[in-house]
Amino acid sequence: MRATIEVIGLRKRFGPTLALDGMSFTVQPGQVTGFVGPNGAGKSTTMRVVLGLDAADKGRALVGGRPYRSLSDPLRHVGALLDAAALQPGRTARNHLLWLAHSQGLGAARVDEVLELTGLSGVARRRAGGYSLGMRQRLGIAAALLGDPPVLLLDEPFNGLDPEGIVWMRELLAGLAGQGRAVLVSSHLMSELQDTATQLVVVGRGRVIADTSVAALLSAVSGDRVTLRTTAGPAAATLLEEAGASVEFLGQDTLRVSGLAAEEIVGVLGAQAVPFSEVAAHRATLEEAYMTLTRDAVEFRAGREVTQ
Ligand SMILES: Nc1ncnc2c1ncn2[C@@H]1O[C@H](COP(=O)(O)OP(=O)(O)OP(=O)(O)O)[C@@H](O)[C@H]1O
Repeated sequence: MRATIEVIGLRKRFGPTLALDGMSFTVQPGQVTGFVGPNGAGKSTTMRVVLGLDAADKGRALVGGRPYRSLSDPLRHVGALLDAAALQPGRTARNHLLWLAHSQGLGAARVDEVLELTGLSGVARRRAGGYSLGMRQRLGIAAALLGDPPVLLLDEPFNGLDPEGIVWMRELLAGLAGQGRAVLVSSHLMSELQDTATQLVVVGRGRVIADTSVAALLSAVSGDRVTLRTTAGPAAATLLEEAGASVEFLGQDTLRVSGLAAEEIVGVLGAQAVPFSEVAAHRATLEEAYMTLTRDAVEFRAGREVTQ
C-alpha cells in the first residue's frame, strides 16, 4: 500500500456552516505534515471524512489510494487519534487496547509493544478513567499504532502534554516518519510543530491557504533582513547603500540591512576596514511564518468580499 493521504476537493456543510470549501492536499510518506489553522478551520472535519466518520457533500478522500471504508483491516492501514478523552473510564489501558486488537485480529504481544513504545507499561493495569489528559494522549497514540499502519492521522496530539511530553511526542512523530510513514498532525499552535513537521498544510475557512515545505516557508518569510551592529553606523550605511542595500537605523549602533546577504555585508565592510561587532541574518520562527500567511489570507478575503 502507498503511504499517502489524498484529500481531493472536499466540501461539507453543517446547516448554515460551510466547514469544508474545496479542501485539497496530499500527505506524502516519510514526512510529518503539520495540518494547521485557526479554530473552526475544518481540520477535524477533514480528518473525520478521511476516516469515513463523516460523509463529504462533494470530493473524495483516499488512504493509500483507497477510500477508508473499502479497507478490510483498517487499523493495519491507518492509525488515528481523534478524541483522546473518548475512553471507557472503567477499563484499564491494557484492556482497552486488547479489545481493539482482538477486533482486528492482533495479539496481546502487540498490545504490550505499543504500551512500551508510548511509555505506558507501568500504568497499563490502571483504570483509564484516572488518567491525566497527557496519559490519555499516549493511550490514543498506542491505539493508533496497534496495527503498525503506514499512515497516521493525529488530531491535536500535543493537547494536554507537559513540556517533557511535548518533546517525547515530537521525537516519536519524527521517528515514525523516519520509518517511511505518512504522518498528518493537526494543531492550532504552530510552535508545537517547530522542529517536528517538515511539510505544512495551512488551512482557513475550509480550504488550503498554503501547502509548502517548512524550509521554503521559513526562508520566504525570513526575507533577506540582516541586523548589523557597528560603532561606525553612518560610514557603514553609506558603503552598504552604494553596494545596493537599503539601510534603516534601529538604534545608534544597530542597523537593519536588506538587499544584501550577511556574507556580502561582511565583505563590503571588511574591504573598507569598517568595524562591526555582529552581523545576524533574521530567521523567522514558524509562528511568525504562520501569522504572515494567515494575515495575508484574511486581507485577501476581505478584499475579495469588498469587490464582490
Ligand atoms: N457536527 C457538527 N455540527 C455542526 N457544525 C459542525 C460540526 N462539526 C464541525 N462543525 C463546524 O464546522 C467548522 C469546522 O470545524 P472543525 O472542527 O473541523 O474545525 P477545526 O479546524 O478542527 O477546529 P479546532 O481547531 O477548533 O478543532 C466549525 O465552524 C464547526 O463549528
